[in-house]
Amino acid sequence: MSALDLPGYTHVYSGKVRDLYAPVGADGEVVPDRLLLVASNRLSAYDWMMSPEIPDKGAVLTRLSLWWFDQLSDLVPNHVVSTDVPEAVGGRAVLVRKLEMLKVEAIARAYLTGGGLEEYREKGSVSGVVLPDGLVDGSKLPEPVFTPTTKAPVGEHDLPMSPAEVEAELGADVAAEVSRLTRAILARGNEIAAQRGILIADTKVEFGVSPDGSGGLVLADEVLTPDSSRFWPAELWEPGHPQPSYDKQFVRDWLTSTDSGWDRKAGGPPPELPAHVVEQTRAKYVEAYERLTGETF
Ligand SMILES: N#Cc1c(N)ncnc1-c1cnn(CCN2CCOCC2)c1
Repeated sequence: MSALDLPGYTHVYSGKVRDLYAPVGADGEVVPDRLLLVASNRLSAYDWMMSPEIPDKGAVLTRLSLWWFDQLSDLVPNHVVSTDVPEAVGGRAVLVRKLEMLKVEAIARAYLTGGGLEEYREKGSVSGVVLPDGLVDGSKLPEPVFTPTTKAPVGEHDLPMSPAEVEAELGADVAAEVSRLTRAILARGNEIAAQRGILIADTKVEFGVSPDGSGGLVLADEVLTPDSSRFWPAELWEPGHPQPSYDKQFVRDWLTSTDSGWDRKAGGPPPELPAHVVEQTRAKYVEAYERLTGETF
């Protein structure tokens, strides 16, 4: 993707779906303690970037993340400074405090699927936590489990971290607090989401600390969005097979149907998404936002 030309900002980083910019002062110097976090309309599925983009996806997920930051403000402080952002990214960008980010992807799982299910089938445990026998794809876990990974360089895969590795990276006290907070965030998210017909199977959050060492952990990045979490429609939850995705199922179903003509195993890129799939996917993001927040997008 090509970075935006945002007057007063310089491009710092682009991930799959979000981009980072740093504010530049009148003297032309980068402002040291702020960043602009921009959510794109890009959609990733099956490890491929889809085309075309999904209109309003960035704005919907930005507003959802801001809403969750508020819902979680009694649990943990966050990095949000302002939504007074350049018009070109209005509604889909947030000015944030620049933090020293922890080098751990803080993942918690409330339901068993994906990589956690694979590890459970191999070891009967996940991230060192022994689980009950007989769990299947989609099983609800007795309580959320912390399953941290490394933050791999772009193009490489994040790797599971043992509790000892997390402690070596963060220290025992910070490691324990990251685990506690990550599980508490997911538990709170599911307390709220389940009442509104959405199950959050797992989530990835990121924490940072103030560069001057003051204060404790600060919740950063995005929080409890369909990009950072698996969202499942509660009414379709049925343990024993892969659950439908709340937001990406239309894309997955079309890509794996004969209509797309795509052979995922062949290794080539997926075709352009048809308009109806784009529109249905946009509608699911808006629906998730409106159901969770009670607000109209
Ligand atoms: N949110 C936030 C935030 C913050 N509040 N303070 C500092 N950094 C970040 C941040 C946001 N994304 N990433 C991961 C991308 N990194 C970009 C640089 O290069 C390495 C990867 C870091």
